[in-house]
Amino acid sequence: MNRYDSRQALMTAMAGTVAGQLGKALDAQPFATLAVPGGTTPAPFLTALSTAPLDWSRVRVMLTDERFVPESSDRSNTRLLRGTLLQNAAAAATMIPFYMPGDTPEDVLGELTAGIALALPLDVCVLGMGADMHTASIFPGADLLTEALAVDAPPLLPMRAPGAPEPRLTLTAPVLSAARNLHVLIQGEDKAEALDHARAAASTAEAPIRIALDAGATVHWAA
Ligand SMILES: O=C1O[C@H](COP(=O)(O)O)[C@@H](O)[C@H](O)[C@H]1O
Repeated sequence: MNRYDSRQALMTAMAGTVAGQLGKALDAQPFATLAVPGGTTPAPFLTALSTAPLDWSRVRVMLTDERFVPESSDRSNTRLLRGTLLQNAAAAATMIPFYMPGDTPEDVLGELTAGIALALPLDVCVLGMGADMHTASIFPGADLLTEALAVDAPPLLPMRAPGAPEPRLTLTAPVLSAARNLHVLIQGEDKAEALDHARAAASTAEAPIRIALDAGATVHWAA
């Protein structure tokens, strides 16, 4: 685990690491795809990354997961992304939609999946983790947990879980594991403890963050 002296140092270093990996991808190929988490942790990292001197017009940005709420909701990860990463130099990036209006996630699953599938594989993926060891929106006890962990899972699945107040849409294990550069961005003692629990967990179903750990992700943490 990479430990940083402060949360600010963590966020600044993460932005530099991700920008460097995107730059390398852009040197080798016409487009690069970045996936980033939502939630309460990544805003300073995303804001710092927005000023990186990259050819952002060749970068596709998507979320790792989204709550099924409109962008007007302060629980919208899409809203977070627009207010942090998709400004400054990074305003030129292409955002791959993770939300469309509908009565249920199933109503828009096909259309969203088509857009996401075109942008895969992920060149750089940054994951968050909840204190319950969920990552993206793959929660312990979720209704489609087994399906999301399957090696032949579709790229995107709807997800409902006891710990999640609204339905979700999430990238699945095979997409996350196949990322060319995979990171976990966490802060706080509770997350360090959760990570220790995950490492000792009997199964990925019990601790979905094991998707990333077992795929060799680099964990970045500050107290
Ligand atoms: O609900 C979510 O939770 C996780 C962790 O979020 P945090 O607030 O504890 O940082 C996040 O990675 C995920 O993208 C988000 O939808």
